[in-house]
Amino acid sequence: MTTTTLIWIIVVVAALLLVALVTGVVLSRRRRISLTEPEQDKPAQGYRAGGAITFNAPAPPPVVERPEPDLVEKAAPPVAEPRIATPPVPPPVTPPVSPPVSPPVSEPVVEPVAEPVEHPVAERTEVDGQPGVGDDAAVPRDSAKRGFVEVELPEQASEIDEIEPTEGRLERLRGRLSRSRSTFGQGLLGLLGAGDLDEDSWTDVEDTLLMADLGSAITDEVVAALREQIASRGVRTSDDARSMLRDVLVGVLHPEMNRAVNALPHSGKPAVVLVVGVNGVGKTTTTGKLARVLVADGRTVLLGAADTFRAAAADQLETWGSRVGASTVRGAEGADPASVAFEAVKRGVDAGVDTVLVDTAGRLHTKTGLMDELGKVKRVVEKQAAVDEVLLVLDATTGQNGLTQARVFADVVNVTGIVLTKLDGTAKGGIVFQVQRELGVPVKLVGLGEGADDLAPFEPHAFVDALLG
Ligand SMILES: Nc1nc2c(ncn2[C@@H]2O[C@H](COP(=O)(O)OP(=O)(O)OP(=O)(O)O)[C@@H](O)[C@H]2O)c(=O)[nH]1
Repeated sequence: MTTTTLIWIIVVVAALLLVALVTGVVLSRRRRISLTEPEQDKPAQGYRAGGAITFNAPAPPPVVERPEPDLVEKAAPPVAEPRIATPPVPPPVTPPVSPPVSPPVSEPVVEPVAEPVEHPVAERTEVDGQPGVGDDAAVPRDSAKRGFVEVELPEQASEIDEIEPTEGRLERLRGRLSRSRSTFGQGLLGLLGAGDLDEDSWTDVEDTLLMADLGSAITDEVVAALREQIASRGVRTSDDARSMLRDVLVGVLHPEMNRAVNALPHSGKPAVVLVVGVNGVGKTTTTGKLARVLVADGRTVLLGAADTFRAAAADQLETWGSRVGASTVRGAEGADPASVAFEAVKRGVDAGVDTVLVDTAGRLHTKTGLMDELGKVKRVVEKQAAVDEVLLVLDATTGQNGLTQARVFADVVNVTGIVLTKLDGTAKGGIVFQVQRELGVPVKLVGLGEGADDLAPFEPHAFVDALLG
């Protein structure tokens, strides 16, 4: 080999090494996105929504079997129906439904559900009024058919509450999301704004989303969308990254879904809303809060206390009702929940009220018999009027367990909306994303506290803004 050949070989090898080095640097740069701090941070954003819960009356008069609502297709802006928007609304002082409720109901009202069931006390497995392990469907609780009792309602005039204006309610409640905000706001934005985003940073972003209870599928989706957008749009500042994160999270929440609560009368009959969920999630509280919102809008409301497991639950509901001047129909403790619901709707129809809200018993979703009973409540009510809304109440603090409940309830009744309660008490506000994905049904309302007016409409943009802080 001549010296010239050797020199050429060295030159070629050196050139190849140089090309490889340059390529490596370029690739590495592409994977790392440098984020620089903006000159000054934007002021923290919170719930900036209009803040009103919208109500809706279903368009066609549904007969007994209602079509499956395709919520995504109903993406158009909610049908324009009165919003609860007018500030300080004096609660209606007129006794809303007392005249129709007052006729004595001594006659049995349970014909539609009254197949007699043998259920001697000795065969009952429960001993304390609560279902016990293993007593599923074998011994239905609703065997004993008792009549309805007339309940003396307290003097209304002195009991009627001032109801907080619903307008701007979200704004007032935004601080309640502080625990979730610290996960999202400090965690996620801290990561995105920290500088270079390498593979380790993306892993941290994933972990943060998982910790906030977004679940793995949605986390993957969010991270993939963020990576793609950041790469393609050449984002360089943490402010840009933040706005992309906002857009991606809002997109995953499907802001186009119709979140109006179907609680307005139609076809000459009241709207019927069933409130379902397992024990202790906040059904009664939510029913009471919703009644207040409706009453504040000048609607007449009748409450059905179909939670006959616990006498205290009916008392609790009645108290909520009496505070806003809404009457309550209740049965004796242990009465058939379906017959109480039937009676409530019947009286609501007779009285011409706008809305009948039926609070059902806490269903242990693993109890087949109890779930069957819930299906029966709905079927029986539908002999009187269409059920317009089935609100499934889920406790946000229970995380994945809430998802399991959601699946089981969706099998038994056609859930049309989700109420996520206790979002004020959890750092895992991300459960909203999963629950909605799981059921394909919109989260319509959120509970942000124990106060009477701590119920807010769920609005994706405002919610994400509040989470990001
Ligand atoms: N912090 C907080 N507490 C809530 C919220 N909603 C309900 N609660 C509380 O949760 C507890 C249970 O609420 P209930 O309305 O009795 O629940 P339930 O589902 O009707 O319970 P059962 O009648 O046993 O089936 C009560 O102490 C409520 O005040 C909320 O949004 N935030």
